Amino acid sequence: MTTYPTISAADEQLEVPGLSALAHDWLSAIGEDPEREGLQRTPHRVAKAWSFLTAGYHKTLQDAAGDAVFAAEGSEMVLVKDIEFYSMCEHHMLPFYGRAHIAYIPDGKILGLSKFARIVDLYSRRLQVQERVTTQIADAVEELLNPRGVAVLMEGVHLCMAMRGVQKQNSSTTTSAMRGLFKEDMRTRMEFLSAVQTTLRSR
Ligand SMILES: Nc1nc2c(ncn2[C@@H]2O[C@H](COP(=O)(O)OP(=O)(O)OP(=O)(O)O)[C@@H](O)[C@H]2O)c(=O)[nH]1
Ligand SMILES: [Zn+2]
Repeated sequence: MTTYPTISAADEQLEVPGLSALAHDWLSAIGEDPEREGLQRTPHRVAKAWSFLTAGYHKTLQDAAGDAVFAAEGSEMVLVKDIEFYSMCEHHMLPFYGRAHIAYIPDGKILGLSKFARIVDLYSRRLQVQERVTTQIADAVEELLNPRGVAVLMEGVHLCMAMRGVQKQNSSTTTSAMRGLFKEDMRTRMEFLSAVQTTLRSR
């Protein structure tokens, strides 16, 4: 299968092999006529859409970070807030989506800012639970930068809880991973949480 180094619209030019036939059967199973005009190309669209939604399986952390790890002085917190994410829950294969906030305290190395968004996409574009995406992002930042601390906070809305099941439209889920100084030092953790809260309140 062709792979693209970063997740982009190009991932939708591919089809997940075999998925279009399955989507055709799926349409029949729910009582639809896969041959009716509006649905004729749907199996191919589904196969392409899922190529994009699961593109993270075919990328590595190195693909996401590229060569954007730089040497730098300074040991103040760097915070990239409000990175939107879209993922698919592994229990129902329905979307969950929201925002990720990532902070770290450098120890000689910094990362190009856009790469945090690429790391979020790398782990979101898979079947996931929110807790695991959060941990994987924190692990990735640790692996790339070996910083003095990493904090990741994610807020997500799960459609499997909104459009089916318990049908709670207004609930959201917050998950976090705190490492190094963010785990050990209360002031550092509070600095991160209050910076993130400021954004939440202003929404
Ligand atoms: N911890 C966690 N749970 C999730 C996530 N996404 C979905 N779930 C939950 O996974 C659980 C699956 O529970 P099951 O009882 O096996 O499935 P179900 O009968 O469809 O459950 P209901 O959603 O309660 O109808 C549900 O409680 C979902 O809310 C996630 O990212 N993290
Ligand atoms: Zn679910």
